[in-house]
Amino acid sequence: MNAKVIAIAMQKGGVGKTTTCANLGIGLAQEGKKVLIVDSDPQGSLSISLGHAQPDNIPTTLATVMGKVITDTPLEHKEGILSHPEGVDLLPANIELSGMEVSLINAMSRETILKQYLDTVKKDYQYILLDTQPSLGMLTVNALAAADSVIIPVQAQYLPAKGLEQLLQTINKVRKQINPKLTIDGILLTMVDNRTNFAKDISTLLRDTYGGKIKVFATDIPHSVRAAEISAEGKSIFAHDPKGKVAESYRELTKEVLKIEKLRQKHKSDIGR
Ligand SMILES: Nc1ncnc2c1ncn2[C@@H]1O[C@H](COP(=O)(O)OP(=O)(O)OP(=O)(O)O)[C@@H](O)[C@H]1O
Repeated sequence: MNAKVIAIAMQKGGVGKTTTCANLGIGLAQEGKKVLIVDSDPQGSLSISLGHAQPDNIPTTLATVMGKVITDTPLEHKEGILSHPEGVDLLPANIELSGMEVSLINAMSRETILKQYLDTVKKDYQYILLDTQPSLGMLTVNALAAADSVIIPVQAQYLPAKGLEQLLQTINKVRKQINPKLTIDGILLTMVDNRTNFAKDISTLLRDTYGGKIKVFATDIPHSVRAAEISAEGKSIFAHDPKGKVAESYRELTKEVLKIEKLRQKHKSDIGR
C-alpha cells in the first residue's frame, strides 16, 4: 500500500472541511479502504467530531509526531494513532499544534515536516485525509506539500471568488516550489439549501468560471441539521442518519473520489504502454 493523500482545504472557516473529512474518510472505509484521517487544525474539531470531546487531554497528537520529525527523534509504529469504531484511524490534534507554526519557522525543510511524517505511515493505508485549519499558514502549506490532491469545500451561501483565488494561488505556488504533482480533485459545494436558487447560481458561476480547469463535484452536500448534529455525537452521518440526504450525498462523493483514483491509475497505465 502507498496511500493517496488528500487535503481538504479552504481558508474560509465553517465551510464543511471537518464534516467532509470525517464523512468522506468513513465513506472510504465503508468501501473497504484502509483510511487514516489527520486532524491538522489546532481547534481539534475533527478529533472532537470523532468522539474525543476533550482533545486537549490527548497525550500524543499530530504536534507530538511533527515535533519528533523536527528533532529527528525516532517514531514508534503508528504512534499517537487512535482507532474509531467506524473503521478509520485518526491522528488527533489539540491546542498544542498552535505552537507548531512557530516551531516550523526555525525548522529545516519547514514546509515538508508533515510530508516527512506521513511518509512513515503511508504504507499502512490506502487513503490519508488531512483536515486543514481555516488559514493559509504554515500548517496548511505543510498539508498541501504532503498531499497528492486537494478537495476544496465551498459553502453554497457565499460567493467564494476571492478566497478561492487566494487558495488557488497558494496551490500553484506549492506546485511550483515544493510539490509539482499536486492536483485538485475538485470543488465541493456544501450546505446547499435546495429551497433557494442561490446555490444553483453559485454552482453555475463556479462551473462557468473554473469548470474548464477544475472539476466541480457532481455531488452537492445538502444543508441539514442532521449534519450539524454529528459533531456532538462522535460518529459519522452514516451512523447518525443512515437514510438521510446528507449520508446519501457523502456516499455519492465517496464514489466520485474513488472514480478519480481509478481514472488516474488507468491514465498512468495507458501512458506506460
Ligand atoms: N451539510 C451541513 N448542513 C448543516 N450544517 C453543517 C453541514 N456540514 C457542516 N455543518 C455544520 O457547520 C459548521 C461548520 O462545519 P465544519 O466544522 O465541517 O466546517 P470547517 O470548514 O471545518 O470549519 P473550520 O474552518 O472552523 O475548521 C459545523 O457546526 C457543522 O456541524
